[in-house]
Amino acid sequence: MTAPGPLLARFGLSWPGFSLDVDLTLPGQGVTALFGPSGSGKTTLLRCIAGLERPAQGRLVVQGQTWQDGRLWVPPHRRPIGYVFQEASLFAHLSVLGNLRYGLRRSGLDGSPQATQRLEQAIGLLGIGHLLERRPDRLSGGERQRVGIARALAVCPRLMLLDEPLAALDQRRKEEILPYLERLHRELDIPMLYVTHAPQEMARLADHVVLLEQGRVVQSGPVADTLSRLDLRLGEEQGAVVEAVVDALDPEWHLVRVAFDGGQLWTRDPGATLGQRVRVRVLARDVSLARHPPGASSIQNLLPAQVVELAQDEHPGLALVRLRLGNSHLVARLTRRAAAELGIAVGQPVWAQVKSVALMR
Ligand SMILES: Nc1ncnc2c1ncn2[C@@H]1O[C@H](COP(=O)(O)OP(=O)(O)OP(=O)(O)O)[C@@H](O)[C@H]1O
Repeated sequence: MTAPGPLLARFGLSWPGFSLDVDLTLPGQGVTALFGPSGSGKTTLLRCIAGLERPAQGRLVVQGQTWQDGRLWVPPHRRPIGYVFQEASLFAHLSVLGNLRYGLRRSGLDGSPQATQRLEQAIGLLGIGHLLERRPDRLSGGERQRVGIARALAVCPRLMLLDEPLAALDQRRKEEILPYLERLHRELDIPMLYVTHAPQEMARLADHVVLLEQGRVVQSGPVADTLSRLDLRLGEEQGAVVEAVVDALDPEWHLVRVAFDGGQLWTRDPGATLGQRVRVRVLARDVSLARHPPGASSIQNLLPAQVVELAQDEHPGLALVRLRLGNSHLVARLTRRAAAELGIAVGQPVWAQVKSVALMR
């Protein structure tokens, strides 16, 4: 199978008080997160892609099909898109299955063998087989959202647009749905554009991240490059992700070691297998720095690194330090006084002590 072509999106749109001016080439597979402050244009960009806005200037190519270019314009109902919103607006008088079928009928797909197969697949992937006869008012918020995602998938989309799909849910419900989204990412080859304000969702799901500010693209790149930027202002959630492989197990102490380009880290074993590819998230608050390797220490994860950038954090007493380890980056947060006492400066070699590591997938 050939790799799907990239998604090309160029839009110029101007409203009083806001303009969108983007020229993006995005991966044709996996999850691309759209991240940026409120009002930066994330939803507007999704709406342009869905054809719900018609910018004066635009070009949009999805998996080799041109949906907009000059005078060419594919109307929204002809674009094979699955759109998931913050809240799934389901018809109260229809059962879950009725709602799913309604979505299919609207796109003219109901009854085709391909649609039946896709519907069954969507029901299986979202784990809603036992809910099909229920009315929406008898579902939890998380279940409703899973039905909304299944409805979007059932129409055989070439592209999924998800606009903060977990924002309306509490933390427990979010945790309940994230594994399903990870599963879609793993098992389907439909590219997803995913709007979120949550660094944790980005760290878990995204392969690529677009940072938007005032309708402009600040950065578009792999998730690891983006999350280690010091100007994201993520507070306690500031941190880096690193792609790694499980290279040792210590069953006696229930630990695993992961190796990445830049070092190795020990962490709790979530049930990993040797050779498994994982993503590791290291929060800035869990990384401290030393000029010399400490002597006897209980800290196991001690890695040589180089300081590549230094910035003041949101609080004037705190500093953020971007570190390079091989081809990977970590971020450390320490007090500005500690940074001054250590004489932290760009280019300097340091020792990074990593106190805690989370395996994401
Ligand atoms: N139809 C419209 N006409 C004029 N301005 C609009 C229209 N729709 C949105 N805007 C403005 O465009 C800007 C971008 O809005 P948009 O909803 O895309 O931002 P966002 O990044 O998705 O924000 P949030 O994170 O709060 O959802 C905002 O200033 C908004 O007020």
